[in-house]
Amino acid sequence: DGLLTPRESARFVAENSRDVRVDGGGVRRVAELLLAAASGAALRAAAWKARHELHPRAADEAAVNWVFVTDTLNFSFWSERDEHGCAVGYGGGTYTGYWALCAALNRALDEGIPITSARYYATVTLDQVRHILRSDTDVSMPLIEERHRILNETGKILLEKFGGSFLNCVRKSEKSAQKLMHLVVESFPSYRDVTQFEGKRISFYKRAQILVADTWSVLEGKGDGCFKDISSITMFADYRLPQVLVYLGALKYSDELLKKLLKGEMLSYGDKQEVEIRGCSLWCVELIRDCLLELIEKKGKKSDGEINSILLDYYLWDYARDHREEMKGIPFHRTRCIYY
Ligand SMILES: Nc1nc2c(c(CN[C@H]3C=C[C@H](O)[C@@H]3O)cn2[C@@H]2O[C@H](COP(=O)(O)O)[C@@H](O)[C@H]2O)c(=O)[nH]1
Repeated sequence: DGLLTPRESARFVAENSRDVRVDGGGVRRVAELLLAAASGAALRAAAWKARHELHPRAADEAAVNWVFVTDTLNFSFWSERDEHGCAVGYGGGTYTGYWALCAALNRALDEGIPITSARYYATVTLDQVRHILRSDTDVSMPLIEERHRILNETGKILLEKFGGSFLNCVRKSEKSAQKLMHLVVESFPSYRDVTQFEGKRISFYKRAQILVADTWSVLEGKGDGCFKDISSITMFADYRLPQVLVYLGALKYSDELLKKLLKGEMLSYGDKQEVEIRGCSLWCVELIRDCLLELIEKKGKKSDGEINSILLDYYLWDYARDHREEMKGIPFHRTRCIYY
């Protein structure tokens, strides 16, 4: 039906973009930064668990269903005033953004609320969702009503089509990441991250791709999670990766766009400039991966395990978290939507 894949979409956007461009020198510098990490533990699937205490330790059905409900809600955590947003205290730590979601879900499970069970969230009420996702500050997690609607919708479909467990959906994909991604977007409407650009229908599928990636990670790339085509998954076009790619000099914004973002102006989902930011970021990470693989080849550095766009994305996202202060001067684009 003429819908471009995320990679094709990104290439098309990058070739026709006006306010955002990929910087070749910056791409190379980021590849060199990653080369150092490539031989270490950071650029490996095991980091998904090793580095993040809120992610499940296990690699079982419960862990897969934890990933599914988390990635179903994995969108739009940014707050109007960046330094004052939703925060969740859990296990002695205080978490914000994506981690606030993980902390809230783990807190619910500790309170005996079966939030990872489709039977529960298919009919969970708005008040119950407000309680589960409650913030320790006076700023709630954004789009609570949308999150409630999506939980009910997604839970009902998981019960009807997949016996209430995302593991059944994974098994239907016959160990193909692409099949799983398409099964998810066909089955669950809230994952359909598709839009238009210059007359073409394009897809970024950010939440569907991170869901496949996190399923691969939580299953440690083994058994049901041994996707033979996992390297076909691209980076996830969210609002943090563009920010870190600009900070590292691999992506450049026009003066007009930068001025707009510095003023905190919102962009709507599907706006030309919003699509250019997401598409060029995705394409930028593809080029960084190609450059890194070239450097590894040239320097004869053995990287155990495959380097793919998922691992580069995870690394760059974590890098953005660790360099929040240094990145303060670089704006992230503000789009309020359920897709990323
Ligand atoms: N591209 C990309 N986007 C990601 C993630 C993650 C969480 N992944 C963790 C799991 C394994 C990895 O090691 C990561 O540590 C969340 N997001 C998106 O970011 C935004 C939240 O940002 P902030 O407001 O700062 O929390 C929001 O759109 C959310 O959907 C990622 O990995 N890549």
